[in-house]
Amino acid sequence: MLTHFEQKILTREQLAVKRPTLSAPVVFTNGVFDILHRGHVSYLAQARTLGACLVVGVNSDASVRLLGKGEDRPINHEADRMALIAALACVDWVVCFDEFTPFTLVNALRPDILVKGGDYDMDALPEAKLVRGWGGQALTIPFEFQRSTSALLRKVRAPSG
Ligand SMILES: Nc1ncnc2c1ncn2[C@@H]1O[C@H](COP(=O)(O)OP(=O)(O)OP(=O)(O)O)[C@@H](O)[C@H]1O
Ligand SMILES: O=P(O)(O)O[C@@H]1O[C@H]([C@H](O)CO)[C@@H](O)[C@H](O)[C@@H]1O
Repeated sequence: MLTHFEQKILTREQLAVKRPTLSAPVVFTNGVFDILHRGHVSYLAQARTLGACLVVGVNSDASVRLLGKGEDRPINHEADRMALIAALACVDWVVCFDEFTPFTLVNALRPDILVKGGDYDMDALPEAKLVRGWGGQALTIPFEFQRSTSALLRKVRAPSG
């Protein structure tokens, strides 16, 4: 039996079936979310307030390995990363994607609003141009808390003493 939050995790096919029933405006964001931190949860909570439902695309382990974050990344496997994102009250649906970018997923979902954190320039992202092409918005949410998974890893790996 799946817990309530595990039921938020959908395959791409299940998400496509559900799409017509999603409350608008649909907000979409994506990321690796390898070690969840305050910056992540703060930005996801703010993203949710921009619309009526929040869908989060989580990179598969194979796609993380394409991103050059480090040979040992991801630390947490995709099933665990998706479960933690799904457990957040501000997140409505979670879906995995296996490509270098979420472009194909965004094209299939057709969200009204695409969001990333303030470390991105939306004008440089092809998926932002795509969403703006059908009249949607592509926005960044400025960092409120300077945190990162890579910084956390450096901290725990720093020699003590
Ligand atoms: N401190 C933060 N505040 C707000 N949003 C953030 C913050 N860190 C990351 N994000 C956003 O969260 C999403 C996932 O980011 P990501 O998994 O790359 O986090 P990260 O901690 O920077 O990881 P890494 O250090 O591995 O690159 C992205 O959309 C990113 O813009
Ligand atoms: O967690 P990250 O590194 O912010 O996630 C990446 O974001 C990329 C961004 O959306 C630009 O397209 C994306 O391409 C990549 O697959 C990761 O999701």
